[in-house]
Amino acid sequence: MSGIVTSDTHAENRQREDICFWAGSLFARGLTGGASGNISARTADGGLLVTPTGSSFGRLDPARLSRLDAAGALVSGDRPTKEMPLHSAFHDTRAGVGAVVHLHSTHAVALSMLPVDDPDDFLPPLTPYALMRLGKVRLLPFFVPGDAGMGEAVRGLGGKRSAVMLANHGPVVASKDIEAAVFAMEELEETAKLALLLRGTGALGLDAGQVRAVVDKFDVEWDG
Ligand SMILES: O=C(O)[C@@H](O)C(=O)COP(=O)(O)O
Ligand SMILES: [Zn+2]
Repeated sequence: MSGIVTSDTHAENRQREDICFWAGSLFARGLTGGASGNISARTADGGLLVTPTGSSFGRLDPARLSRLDAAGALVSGDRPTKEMPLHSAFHDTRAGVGAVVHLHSTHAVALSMLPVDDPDDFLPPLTPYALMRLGKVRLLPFFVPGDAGMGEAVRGLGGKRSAVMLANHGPVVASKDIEAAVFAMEELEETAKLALLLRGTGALGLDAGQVRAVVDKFDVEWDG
């Protein structure tokens, strides 16, 4: 059946373009540098499109993205990111996940190195939009990059969190598609930046009542 262009082919080509567009945008804005970061997106047939290991977000080629089948086997493109266990854990355990983004964004990484009151709620509640996009963000311990333990830690969350922070490494966000995951990631980084800017100033974040009002109104995953 080669040569037949289906709507799935169009959708996949669009996903390839989206991954490269958003990766380039993140790179251009300094949200991840060098060959850091990785992205995966679920395809219509249950497979994945993934950024190749060692590739730079600034120079991705849509045709060279790693294409995995539904069983996780590489069917075309370059070798996928070494963080496949991390990405697969989100895709496998969380309902409605269409894309996962991992970056080395500066402020989030800096915040992960400071003491935190509650590792299950790593980001302080400062603005409503961060709550709406992210819910609670779980701080995970340090793992050596590529360690399958990261995937196991995410699986241990039972699909209850859309975002985690890898200590001394970088944030990871899952959402329904690549654009939504990038928007949530931008909120995570901006909130970490605010937290660092405001540290020690006595600035007021959202109080418990304000957090509850946002959580209830926008159906944020918060309790449990
Ligand atoms: O920090 C790392 O080494 C990885 O988590 C990463 O960001 C880039 O690894 P690849 O996706 O395998 O290039
Ligand atoms: Zn990384």
